[in-house]
Amino acid sequence: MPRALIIVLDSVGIGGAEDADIYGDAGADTVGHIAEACAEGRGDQVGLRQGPLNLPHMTAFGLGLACEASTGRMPPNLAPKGPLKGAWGYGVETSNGKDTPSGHWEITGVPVTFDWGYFPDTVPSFPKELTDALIARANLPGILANKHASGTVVIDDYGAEHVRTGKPICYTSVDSVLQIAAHEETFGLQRLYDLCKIARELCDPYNIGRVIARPFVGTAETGFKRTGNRKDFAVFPPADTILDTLQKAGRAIVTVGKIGDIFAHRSTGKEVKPSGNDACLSAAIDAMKDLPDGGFVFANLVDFDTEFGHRRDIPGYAAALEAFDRRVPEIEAALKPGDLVIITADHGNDPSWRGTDHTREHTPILAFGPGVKTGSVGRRESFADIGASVLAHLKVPHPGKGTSWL
Ligand SMILES: O=P(O)(O)O[C@H]1O[C@H](CO)[C@@H](O)[C@H]1O
Ligand SMILES: [Mn+2]
Ligand SMILES: [Mn+2]
Repeated sequence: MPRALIIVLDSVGIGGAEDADIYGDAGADTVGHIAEACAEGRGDQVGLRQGPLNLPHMTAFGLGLACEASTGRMPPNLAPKGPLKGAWGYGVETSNGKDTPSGHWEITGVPVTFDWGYFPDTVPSFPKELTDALIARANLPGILANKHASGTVVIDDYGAEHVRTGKPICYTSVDSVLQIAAHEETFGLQRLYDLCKIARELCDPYNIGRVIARPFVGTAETGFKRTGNRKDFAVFPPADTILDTLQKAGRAIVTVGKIGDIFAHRSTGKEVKPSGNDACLSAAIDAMKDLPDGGFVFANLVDFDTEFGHRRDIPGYAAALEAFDRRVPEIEAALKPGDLVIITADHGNDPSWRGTDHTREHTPILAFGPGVKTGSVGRRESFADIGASVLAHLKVPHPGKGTSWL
């Protein structure tokens, strides 16, 4: 029986979204702009990487062709140099929002057709009733920040005051999120998670997609640093995803990285959540080695987004792409006849773009595996076609949205 693996390279968009202007992102192109920057030497960093963007395996699956089909421009060094080894295309996001849950839910057949709630870019950003209730219910001395912010800047700015006062740092972004940063040791990790659970309840009436715990460590002297213990408290997808369908069909499911959190742990099978791209990719590869026939592994690699996209770090982002690409042969080595792997993304996060937020973009669709027919799967009018194709491959009837290319 066939098996399937989806790897979401979080935020690895390929530009060209027709509705990008609605999001202030017309022209944003994560992979294209990284490739251009690298070709011009702006991706060089001593001790990290240098030269043109070097992604030989994804290029052989058709990454450059997908970019060209999406934007009309072939990014430097991404044109295939030999015969194609995979199927390629690009996905158009139909969901309202350019955030992680919208992208992932759409991949699994549940595009977001409702409007998320957002907190305004004002100070304070959160409604007084919400923060008053949070302070009262969690017995807090108050909160800090209460504004749109970058998560690394906000702990630099408020970390010392947080440690001194015990007031958690609450911030948001253009996404439907309430994020709470607190020190793992002085505030306590479990206490932060408990606080986020209260915030989750309080955010429900505002239709907020996620409350995110952002623990950090360090001191004012050494600097503050976020840890791998981030945890997202999402709402449930509003309809059955392919995870639900597969679970009802009795198929084995393994979810890696943030996937469990993103689907609010519904039908997420065995959850594995190590920290970092490398460890998550290793976990996904290990899961494929052990996966029974008919099973599905769903992995998210978040560092592209968190460590490099939001930080507008072009060399870091390029190095992370190259590090992933180098390990593609390990994925191939874990496959059995009949396996299907799809590499895709959930939104963009162009590190050359203004601000620090996600960017509305098309996403790459690269499919490979022992029996995969090479060539184009074309422009897919919804990310949902990915989930539909996985169900078709696994021979499970698909009750939801999306059209399989198989
Ligand atoms: O700046 P940091 O804390 O990484 O926050 C980012 O992470 C959130 C979730 O992807 C986004 O909404 C953005 O605010
Ligand atoms: Mn994401
Ligand atoms: Mn993000």
